[in-house]
Amino acid sequence: MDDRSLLALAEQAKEKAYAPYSQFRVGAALLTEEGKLFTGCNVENASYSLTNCAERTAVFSAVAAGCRNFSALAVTSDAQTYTYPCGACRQVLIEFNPDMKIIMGNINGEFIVRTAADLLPLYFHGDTFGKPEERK
Ligand SMILES: O=c1ccn([C@H]2C[C@H](O)[C@@H](CO)O2)c(=O)[nH]1
Ligand SMILES: [Zn+2]
Repeated sequence: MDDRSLLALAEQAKEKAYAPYSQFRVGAALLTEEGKLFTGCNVENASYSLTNCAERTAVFSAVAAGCRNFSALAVTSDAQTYTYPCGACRQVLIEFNPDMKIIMGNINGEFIVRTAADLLPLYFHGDTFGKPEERK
């Protein structure tokens, strides 16, 4: 699947956004190495901090379906500028594949592409703390 097609799925997913507080809709589409597709939208809450971003909605949906090998994620929003994943989403994405492509679109359908590692250098990962029994 090419970048433009994945971004089109993210644009469709954006239509499902539940964003009554910010009125800022975000959509994401995630492609796995096996060719499976998962989408997500932002889901806000009256208790604002409980909001889940579109990117994490897509990732959690994939993981819940048993898929963890991600090759690309497209994200777009109502913004004129490119939609850059927040820090929390970058951390969640990089856990699964630092080399995955992140396609970031704007409301005009333009986009730029980077890797997860480009977006989050020097990231925290499991090897940093290792196994509890080896830490004594
Ligand atoms: O990468 C991002 C950044 C923000 N949001 C959502 C969270 C909130 O609902 C709204 C405004 O921050 O946008 C996302 O879904 N993804
Ligand atoms: Zn986020």
